[in-house]
Parts: sequence; C-alpha cells; structure tokens
Amino acid sequence: MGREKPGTSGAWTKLRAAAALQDAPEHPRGHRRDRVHQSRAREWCLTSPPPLQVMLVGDSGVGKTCLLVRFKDGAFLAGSFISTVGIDFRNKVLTVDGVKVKLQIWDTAGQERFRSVTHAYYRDAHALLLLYDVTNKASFDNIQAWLTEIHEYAQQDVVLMLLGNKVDSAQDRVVKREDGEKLAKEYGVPFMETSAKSGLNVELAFTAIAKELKHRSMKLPNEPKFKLHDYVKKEVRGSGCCRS
Ligand SMILES: Nc1nc2c(ncn2[C@@H]2O[C@H](COP(=O)(O)OP(=O)(O)OP(=O)(O)O)[C@@H](O)[C@H]2O)c(=O)[nH]1
Repeated sequence: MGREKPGTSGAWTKLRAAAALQDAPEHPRGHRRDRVHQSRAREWCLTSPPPLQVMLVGDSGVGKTCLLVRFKDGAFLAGSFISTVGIDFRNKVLTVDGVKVKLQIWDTAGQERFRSVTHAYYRDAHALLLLYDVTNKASFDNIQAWLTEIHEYAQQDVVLMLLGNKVDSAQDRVVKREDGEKLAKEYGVPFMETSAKSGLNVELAFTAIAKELKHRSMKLPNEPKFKLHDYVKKEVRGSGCCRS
C-alpha cells in the first residue's frame, strides 16, 4: 500500500471484497467460500450502502486495537503487546435510532514508520477517534502533532473525538481527566475517557460517532439537529464506574 488514492488501488479493492465476504450473511451450511455464498456477497455488496469509515489514530500502544476488539467482540486483548503493521479494519453494524448503520473501522499503526500508509487513508475517513493513554504522558503531549496531521490530511468536516484510554489503570495514571477535557475544549472536540480493558465508554464512543454520521447522512427535514458535544456530555460517565 502506498499513497495511491484509496478506492482505486488494487489493495483497497481487495480489502473491500474481503470486507463484503466477512460481513455477508453466512451460508446455511457454513461454506464461506463456495460459489453461492460469493454471489450472495457480491449482491449484498451492490445493494447495501457503502459503510461509514471510522479511523482509530494515536501513538503506538495507546490501545487502538484493543478498543476495536472490545467494541467488535466484547473482549480484551491482554498479554504481550503486538504492534499493528500498516493498517487493518473490522466492520460492525449498529442500530441507531432504529436505523442500521454500518461502520468500517480502520485500525492504524501508531508507529512512526507506518505514518505514510495512514496518511493515504485519512481522506476517506468520515470520523476519527484520536486516542492517548492516560498512563503515558508522551502520548498525550503528541495529541497536538496528531491534530496537525489530521488537519493536513483529513476532510475538513471529519467527525473527530478525543479519547483518553486505559483509565482502569488508576495507579499508573499521569494525565488527569481535567487535562484531557481542557485540551479537547481548546480544539473544540468532544472528549471522553475509556478503558478497552473494563469496557468503560467504549460502546458509547462508537455509538456517538455513528449517531452523528447517521444524522449527517440522512438529514431528515423535521428531525432536530443532533449535537454530538451535548450527547457525549450527557451520556458520559465517570471513570469510577463501569459502563460498557
Ligand atoms: N490496562 C489497560 N491496558 C490496555 C488498554 N488498552 C490497551 N491496553 C494494553 O496496551 C497495550 C497496547 O495495546 P494496543 O491496542 O495493541 O495498542 P495500539 O494503539 O493498537 O498500538 P499500535 O498497534 O502499535 O499502534 C497492550 O498490551 C494492551 O493489552 C486498557 O484500556 N487498559
């Protein structure tokens, strides 16, 4: 994968096809790769709306992969840390206010050496979840650099949210919640603290994004405008509790 325009490269097309197969309805006998199943997947791909693209960004080790796995599978990847190589994605369908919203969530590598790969994907992102680790001050200090990068590569109207992850590690915390709130306010982005380990606010972060994207894409005339900031403020719960 290089700097080719997403959507036109061979790699991208392959990933889209793989995503369709992965999410298409399972064949009754479970033969995932047989012809019937493949044609159903193709049909499904043509008839369903394109997924809304959400990207996870932030320093290496802040918990992007774990957050995605928690959201997708409800599990926590404990144990030794394996860094993401390049970029990976998972699909998840959410029901938002009675409407099915399909999210394609891109898990990017936080390591500097993969930065050029990530840059190529920003343009297609409808939403970005920018993470830092509350037990790692450097990851918080780097948020400004991430925001500069987002400003340079992402769409101007991209939905952005700041997440302070790993709040379950209270004893190792070095970034106060107020500091996260202050930074988010400075940049005008919604903010919440999360834990991929306990599940705190994980579902909420993705649901809030899905709601905003759904309201933007449907624009129903009589529907009141959805206010992401207000929704997050209202719904977010303290890290002392255990929302999942
Ligand atoms: N305590 C705690 N540990 C976490 C949490 N989220 C992730 N971790 C741990 O942090 C380490 C890094 O997590 P990853 O999800 O792989 O980090 P990443 O941001 O995807 O890293 P890159 O792929 O290198 O960009 C792993 O050892 C995880 O088990 C969390 O919410 N709480």
